[in-house]
Amino acid sequence: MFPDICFPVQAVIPHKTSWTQKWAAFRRWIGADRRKPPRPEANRGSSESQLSDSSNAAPPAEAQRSQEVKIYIPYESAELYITQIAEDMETMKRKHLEMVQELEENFQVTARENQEWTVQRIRSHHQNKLNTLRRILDVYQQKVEKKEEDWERRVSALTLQIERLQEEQRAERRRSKEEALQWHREKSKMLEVFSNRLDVLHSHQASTIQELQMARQEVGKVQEMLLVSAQEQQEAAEEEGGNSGDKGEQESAACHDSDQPLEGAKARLEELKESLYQRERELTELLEAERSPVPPVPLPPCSVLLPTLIHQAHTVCTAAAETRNLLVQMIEENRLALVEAKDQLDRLQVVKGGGDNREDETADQEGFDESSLSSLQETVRGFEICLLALDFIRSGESPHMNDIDDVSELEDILGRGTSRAADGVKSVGQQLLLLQDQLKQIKEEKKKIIENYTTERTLRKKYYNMVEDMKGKIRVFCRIRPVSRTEVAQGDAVVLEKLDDFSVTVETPRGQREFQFDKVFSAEASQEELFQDTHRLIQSALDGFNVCIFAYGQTGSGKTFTMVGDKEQKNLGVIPRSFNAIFDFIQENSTKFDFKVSAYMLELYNDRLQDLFVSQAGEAHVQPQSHSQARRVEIKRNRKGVVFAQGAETKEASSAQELYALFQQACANRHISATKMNVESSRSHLIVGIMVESRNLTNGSVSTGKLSLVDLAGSERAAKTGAKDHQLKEANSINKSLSALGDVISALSAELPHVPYRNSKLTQVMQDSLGGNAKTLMIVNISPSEGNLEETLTSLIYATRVKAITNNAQKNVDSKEIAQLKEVIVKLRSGQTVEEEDI
Ligand SMILES: Nc1ncnc2c1ncn2[C@@H]1O[C@H](COP(=O)(O)OP(=O)(O)OP(=O)(O)O)[C@@H](O)[C@H]1O
Repeated sequence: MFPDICFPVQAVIPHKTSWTQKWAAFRRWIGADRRKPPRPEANRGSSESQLSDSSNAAPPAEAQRSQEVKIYIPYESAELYITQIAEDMETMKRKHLEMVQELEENFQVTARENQEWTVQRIRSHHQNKLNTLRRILDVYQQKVEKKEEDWERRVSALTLQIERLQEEQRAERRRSKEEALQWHREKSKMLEVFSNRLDVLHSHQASTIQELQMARQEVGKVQEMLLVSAQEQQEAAEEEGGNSGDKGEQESAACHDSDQPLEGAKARLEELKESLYQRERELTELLEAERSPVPPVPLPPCSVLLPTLIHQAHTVCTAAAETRNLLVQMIEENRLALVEAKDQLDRLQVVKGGGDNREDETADQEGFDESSLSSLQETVRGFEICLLALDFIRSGESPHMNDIDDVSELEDILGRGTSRAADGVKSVGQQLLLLQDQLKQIKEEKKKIIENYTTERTLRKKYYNMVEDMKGKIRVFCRIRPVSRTEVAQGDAVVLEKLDDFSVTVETPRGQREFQFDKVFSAEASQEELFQDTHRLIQSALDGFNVCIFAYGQTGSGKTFTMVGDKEQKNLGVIPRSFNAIFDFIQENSTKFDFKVSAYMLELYNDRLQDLFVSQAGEAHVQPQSHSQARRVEIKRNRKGVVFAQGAETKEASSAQELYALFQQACANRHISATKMNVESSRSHLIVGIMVESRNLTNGSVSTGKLSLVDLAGSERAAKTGAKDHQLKEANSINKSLSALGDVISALSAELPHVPYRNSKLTQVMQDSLGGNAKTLMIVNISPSEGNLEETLTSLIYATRVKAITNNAQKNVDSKEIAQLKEVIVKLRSGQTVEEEDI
């Protein structure tokens, strides 16, 4: 009726067992089968095969077959079985589901454990790396500490040296000041005395020359008279050769008496002539010495020469006074002799007049004749002339000479006298030559001393600047602009002078003021010269330092000329020259480093930062872009304190030309307009930021340097510039920002605890350059003319304050690992995946 269902079962079901037993066996089998651990073979097959497989585990095939039983189950039983089986299957299913769930949970737990384990591994990997880095850092730290110690030692040695040098300098200054003062006093005293003496000498000289001329004439005349008288005497002697001896003796005695004063006068005249000649020569030499240039700089050695000269002048003056006395004495003696001679002559004439009657008698008695009378008359005349000449000599007047013969004779006599006077003059000349030699030597010595002093002073300033530089002081260059055409037209005086490479002096109404800087450039200094001293800083930026070069000064003082250059691009300024220098350096080091250069260019206009790569609205030559469209540029600082412009477009450049093209594009967007002070006045502060990233190809380290080039707008006075309306607003904004910059400079130089950087965007931009971690160079531009004196002084005072600010420049270098990790961070931030090998 019902087909029997045949179940191939295992031998575990005993033969001829009851249904309940069979069922129980079946159920046992099912339970046992399920609970039994699966054999390796069991993995492959189904439950059926498991059954057959289980039979494999039974005794050999023959025995097995004998044990196999065919069980025929009636339908009801089968149904029952099936129901039971279905239930069992359900149970199995439930159990399987539980198992699956259990497995899933296990899987999840394991996955979680796995994940944790992986994280742990990564963490430990990073920890290891971090430890390695720390160790490296420690090593670096130690090295840095050692270096720092070394530097500190050097700095302290240098500081000591500087202090010593400064002390020496101060002592030297004090000494030279005292010497200069003393010398000045001495000089003015001596000059006064000297000029008085010279005045006296001049007047003496004039009178002496006149006296000399007269003396020459008189001497001539006297000489003539003497000659005539000698001839007459000789003739008389010849004629009266036969006269008695007594009479002859008497006459010769009379003649001798009358000759005596003449000879005395002659001798005195000779003396006078000689002394006059001497005086004349001395005076001429003195005047020549006076005309020769006297060393202008008051130097102590000159004080030796001047007293000598004065002593000489004294000697000459004394000689002149003595001569004058001699002259007076001579005049007196001459007058006496003249009076005597006149008396004698009167007596002779009386005798002659009264003796006409008793001619022979008287003649015999008095020993008198016509010839002796005339000779006496000649003598008297000679004395009179001599007296007249001496009077002329004394009074300094010039006699009127109308007798040519007299003159020639006088010259004859003077010629003879000159040879005698020459010896005296010679000694004075020799002395003067000696003095001139000494003067020359002293001048050379003085020149050497000045040269040595200048060299030493320059070196001292140079070393001082080097030490200041090592200390991190901000470098300040001062550049004097040439006098402009307007200033020339106004007739403005020049009030600035470059003293040496490091000093500049300003003439103020309250006296001269001296300012010292790291370098002073005169109006003649070229752009090339200025850049040569700036070049080293550009190199620092490429080495990974934060560098800032900025120009400061009143409007029209030459900031844009210095930073950008002239309009014709014939004199390129610091900015374009820096571009060339950067790429030249890159080219030179391309085998050792891999460089990346990028730049942003901003202007701070009316207290608003504007990206110059983004065109401004309303300008014809560019694509207009509204302010809402333009991205907001904000000044931020990174963890190292380096300032960067967030929101500003940064463009990469691969050559100097490309960078310059970008710069020109930016400059075209800059605000510039004409004012009374400058036809092309910058109405904004220009900020050019150049980032240079260099990867060392040997060790993989990466350094990032930033070069900030800033052309500030100039401070201006509305009255001077004639600013109105929007220009006035611009000027106010410029002055406000510069005043904030001034406050920052003052606070930093006075080392105040609070520095008001946040008062202006300009000071925020310059925060890392002033008192920050940058190597900074300030170029203070000044006008040389008197009309700008006030502004020039203000600029110089600020620049001096800036010199006192200390920065702490640090190199931005990351080791290879840190650079890699930074790259990973950048990638993660931008949502990129990070590979294992990236770490
Ligand atoms: N060293 C120099 N040699 C020759 N010309 C100079 C020099 N310095 C400045 N000038 C000239 O002086 C004028 C004013 O200079 P510049 O425009 O650079 O001044 P500024 O300080 O930038 O002024 P502002 O602040 O108003 O922009 C220009 O015509 C410039 O060519």
